Amino acid sequence: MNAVTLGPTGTYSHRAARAVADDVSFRESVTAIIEAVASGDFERGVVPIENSIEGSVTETLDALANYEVCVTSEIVTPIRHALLAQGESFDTIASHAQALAQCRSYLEEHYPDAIQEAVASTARGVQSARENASIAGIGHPDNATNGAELQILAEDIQDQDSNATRFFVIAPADERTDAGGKTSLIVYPNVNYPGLLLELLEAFADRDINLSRVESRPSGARLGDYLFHFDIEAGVYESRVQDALDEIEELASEGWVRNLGSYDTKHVLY
Ligand SMILES: O=C(O)C(=O)C[C@]1(C(=O)O)C=C[C@@H](O)C=C1
Repeated sequence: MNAVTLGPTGTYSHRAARAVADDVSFRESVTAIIEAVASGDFERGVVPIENSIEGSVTETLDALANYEVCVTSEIVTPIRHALLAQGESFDTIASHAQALAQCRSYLEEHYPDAIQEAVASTARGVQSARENASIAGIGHPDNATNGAELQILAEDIQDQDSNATRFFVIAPADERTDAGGKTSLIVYPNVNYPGLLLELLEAFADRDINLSRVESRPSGARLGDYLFHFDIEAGVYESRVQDALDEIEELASEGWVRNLGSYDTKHVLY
């Protein structure tokens, strides 16, 4: 099995991807990963979807709405960040925006004057630290020895010990399956009236289907026009989910519904 994920080597996405594929390739953005899987260049893609501190990875939500892919499983993994540098004499801290945000309190307390630089991934920030003594990176501590050695100046610097990220394992859309304990849907109703969201939610509530995530994202077409992302704790193989889907398709008859498929959860420790 081959897979594509966020690079370079040593990102958290890479660590998650190793749980599903032996042969892992890299791209520099989530959108490029989803596009590469949709076009059939890779069997699987691994993309971050949600973090326990910072919430949704909005680039992933938007790319899932724009490309034809399905979700075959989700991976939940703890995220424990370290501060890595050549020494103490740095003035810039480079990492993925999610990682900088997950360490906000630590950085404010210990490095209030440092410049924070958001880069494409945690491993990209660590690479800059390796090349430049004035830069520190935030990433998994194993990155310290991934190439020329760096010092681990601090470990476990995330604001909550329970910090965890959820990744989607994606595949080309024709591999979508109805089997699994969770299902993800994206709904674009393309209409706007009082109670529309309530009606969408009632399609699930009336059938005793539990939601584990609901998110609205701008459609991009005009201000106030939204797509809704739903994760439910049930599989499409269940008749109650098929009935809910029928009702939602009816409510979104002026727009569209994307069923990303049903899947199970894998917890990966490393
Ligand atoms: O930069 C990385 O290492 C990634 O894999 C990306 C990412 C993310 O986008 O959320 C993944 C897990 C962590 O939450 C921090 C960053």
